[in-house]
Amino acid sequence: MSKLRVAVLGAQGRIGSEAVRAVEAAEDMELVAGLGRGDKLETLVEAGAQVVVELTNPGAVMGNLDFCVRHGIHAVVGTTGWTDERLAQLRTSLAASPEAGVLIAPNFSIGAVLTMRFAQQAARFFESVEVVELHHPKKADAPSGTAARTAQLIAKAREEAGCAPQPDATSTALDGARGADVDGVPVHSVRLRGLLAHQEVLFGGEGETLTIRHDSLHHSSFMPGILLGVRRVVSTPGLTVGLEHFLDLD
Ligand SMILES: NC(=O)C1=CN([C@@H]2O[C@H](COP(=O)(O)OP(=O)(O)OC[C@H]3O[C@@H](n4cnc5c(N)ncnc54)[C@H](OP(=O)(O)O)[C@@H]3O)[C@@H](O)[C@H]2O)C=CC1
Ligand SMILES: O=C(O)C1=N[C@H](C(=O)O)C[C@H](O)C1
Repeated sequence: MSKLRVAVLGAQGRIGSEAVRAVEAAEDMELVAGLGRGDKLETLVEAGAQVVVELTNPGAVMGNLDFCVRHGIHAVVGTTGWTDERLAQLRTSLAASPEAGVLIAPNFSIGAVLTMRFAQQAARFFESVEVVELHHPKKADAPSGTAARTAQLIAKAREEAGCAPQPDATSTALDGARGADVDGVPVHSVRLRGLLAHQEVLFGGEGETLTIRHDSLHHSSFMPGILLGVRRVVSTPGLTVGLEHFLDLD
């Protein structure tokens, strides 16, 4: 069987360099290009890339994906900073290249995906919920893409269950003291030397709390998800948001 021809964008970055090694080590894949800032995207076409793994930054990702989709190159995207407007823009460009597939995964680690799923399941049973995400201090965006997605999923589950707004008597607060409001769920961001990527979802009800915590201790935690995404995206045209769609969780 021929190997999947894979390129990595952001190949010198923290996660990109790990992804380069993971693709090189995968028996069913061939790394055909590893591009960094300033490299020409035409190299992807010249190298015959079938799938691009996009691990750059929120300022670069839209242009990179536009190029890939226009050239019929599938993409597995870990880069964060997604908004409804950006997703709509991507759907529009995909509509013009219906054969291309794009996976956007706020988090590639299996534990983080399960955290989101468990939080979604727990959401309707508790009055209160807050999300705390903790990352290395070189992270550019806050809150993390994972935390934003977790909060959105929780808010949707609560809305579908007809939950009342959370109790919170705060009447005066310093800016930021109650975190960012993501669809009604407070999200708190910690940046601390020594950490990589961590998240706690705190639920509270009458006389009890439930904490769901996940820790990525090394970038290797993201690699099985990236490789799975590469294998599945080639036969999944259109936009897929969330690795859970490739994990057969239901
Ligand atoms: N979904 C997930 O599971 C994960 C997602 N991430 C996300 O991945 C992204 C990258 O994270 P991280 O590796 O820590 O960041 P880094 O800053 O370490 O890496 C990003 C790399 O991309 C390069 N780059 C910038 N612009 C371009 C461009 N236009 N084309 C090609 N390369 C470019 C940067 O070069 P230069 O240094 O010159 O700017 C840098 O080498 C972030 O959005 C992060 O949140 C991270 C971990 C897991
Ligand atoms: O920048 C990071 O490091 C990470 N970014 C992603 C996010 O914003 O959720 C995934 C993971 O948390 C690591």
